[in-house]
Order: sequence, then C-alpha cells, then structure tokens
Amino acid sequence: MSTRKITLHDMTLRDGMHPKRHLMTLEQMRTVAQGLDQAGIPLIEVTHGDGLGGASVNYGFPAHSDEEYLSTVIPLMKQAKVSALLLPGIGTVDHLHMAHELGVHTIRVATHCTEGDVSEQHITAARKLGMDTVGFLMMAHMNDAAGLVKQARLMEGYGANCIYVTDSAGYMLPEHVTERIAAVRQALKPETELGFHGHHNLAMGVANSIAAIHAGANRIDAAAAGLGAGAGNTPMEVLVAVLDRMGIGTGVDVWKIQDVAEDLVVPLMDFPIRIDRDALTLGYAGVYGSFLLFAKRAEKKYGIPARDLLVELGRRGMVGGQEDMIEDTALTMARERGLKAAA
Ligand SMILES: C[C@H](O)CC(=O)C(=O)O
Ligand SMILES: [Mn+2]
Repeated sequence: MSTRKITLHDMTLRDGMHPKRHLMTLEQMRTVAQGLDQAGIPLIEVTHGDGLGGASVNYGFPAHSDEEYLSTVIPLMKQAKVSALLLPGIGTVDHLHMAHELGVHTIRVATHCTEGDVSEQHITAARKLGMDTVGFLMMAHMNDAAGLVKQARLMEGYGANCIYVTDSAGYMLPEHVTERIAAVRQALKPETELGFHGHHNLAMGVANSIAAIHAGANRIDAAAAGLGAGAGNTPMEVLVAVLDRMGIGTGVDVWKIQDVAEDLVVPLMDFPIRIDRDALTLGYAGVYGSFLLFAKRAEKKYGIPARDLLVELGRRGMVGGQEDMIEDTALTMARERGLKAAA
C-alpha cells in the first residue's frame, strides 16, 4: 500500500443534481448521503447543481432550498464532512455564512478558468470563517498550463488552501491533465492541496484522475454510478476499485461503494447516465457539461439536433453562466435553417 493518501470527494448530490434537474427529494439526499458516509467517503458535496443560490430561471428551480438539503444531510453524518459549491455572481457571502452556520466544512469557490480574480471576496470570507477553502477553476481545457498557474496563484494568494483543475467539459485527455496539474503543483506552496474534477464524456474520467494523482493531485472528485452532468462524473466505485488495485489508500470500502452506486443511485436516475451522442459531443467539442439538458430541450422546441447545437456552442466558446445563449443560438440556427418552433 502506498503511503500517499488521496481524499475522494463525492459529487453525487451536487453535480448529480444536473441530470436530476435539481429535483432530488430530501429522502433521496438522506439515503444516498448516509450510504456514502457508511462506505467511508470523507467529503460529500451538497447543493443545487450550480451551487449555493443556484435556484433561478437561468439554472432551474430545485425541489428544496440549499438550507433544507444541507440541514437534512449534515446532522446525519457519522464521519463524512460536507462541502458546498459557490459560484461568485450566483452565490453570495450571505449564502456562505448560511452554509457555515449549518456546519458546512468545505467551501469551493468556482470561477471560469481565466477569471480567478472574481473569487477574492468569497475566498477571503471563507478563510476568515476558518473553513477548508478551495479555489475551483472550471473549463480548465480553455486555459493552458501557464495560464492556470497564474489563476491558481491568485486564488492561493486570497487564502485558498486547495486549488482544483476542473475538466467541466470532459474534454481533456490524460496528457492535458498531466501537463496542467504538474505545472500548478510546481507553482503552489507545498502545503496547498491540489484537486482534479473530471467528467466522463470521452470515457477518460478514471484515466484522467489517475494522471492527476501521478502529477501531484491529492483530492479527486467522483460520483457514485457517475451521476453528474453530461455523461457524468468519474464513477466513484470504479475509481475506488482502481485505486485499491494500485495500492493507493482512500479509506473507502470497495464493496460498500459499489452497493451505494447500484442499489441507491442507479434507481434514482431519471435516465441512464451514459455516453450518448450528445454527451460524447460535449467532450469532443469542449462544451460545459451542464448544457446537455438545455440543448436536448432546445432540440425538442426548435428542431435543431442537440449535437449540432452543442458543436456551435463549443465553436462560440460559450461557458458556464451563458445558459441563456443556448436558446438564443438555437433560435438563430432554426431561423437559418427555416425551421419553426414547436407549439
Ligand atoms: C457549476 C458546475 O456544475 C461546476 C462543475 O461541477 C463543473 O464545472 O464541472
Ligand atoms: Mn462538474
């Protein structure tokens, strides 16, 4: 067994909210969170798919508020800590205080990979509260290694004790991950932790996570049965089995996490999380994972195949926060093709 310890961070109840259209019930949250806790997962993320304050016309209204989800899950945890995602501009410092009061241990302040400077206020506030504070650089394939180093240093300078390279589009191949993680690892203080968040659109979730670990990452995100945006996140139960075979310690029980995936998470899926042609196109064209259902909806409404729309969104370089542009782009394409919207 290697002496290196990897912290696995579960995404089922946050990234998994995207394919659930943010409509998980409190009972589903409770059951899955307890299963993950009993399997030994040390850190579990809980919020709207777009983080604290995500409830909106743009991102979708959830079945319950972040307060309800967090106050349902946190008191039940025997060993796991709970994290919350926060995108400045969506989540506010008030949301951060609310999360802290409810017992959230880790706050992950997420920005586009070229906009780390917008995280200063939230990272500073979280550090003042003594929280485990993470800077989360999304769509990391859209910045090169040197650019990510700059952004990571900014976030570290504001007080983040961990920085994430986030493959939101599931676009990266292992060599892209290795190059970026190694460069960021070298640039940060040795005590600053480094994480990787993968999506499985090109079936690279596990391979990319292993590449990240080899290049110096020590926190890795994954979701039980892969429940997450697009073709899902790195499947947790597969990652745990592979790391166990590699002799890398995670503290997670190989069998129990399989049972969580199979018995608790697969049954709550609204559709199978798989690499269908649209999810594959996200990875191939480098498109933000949570655009998938928006594109599928636009296909029904305007008759533009989701795949064509996703390719165009990738060509236009659309990023998280530009969800309204999906409809706009579909309308433009429908007009160009002489199509009429479905009644
Ligand atoms: C708000 C996004 O879903 C955050 C994330 O998980 C990603 O960028 O990937
Ligand atoms: Mn994600």
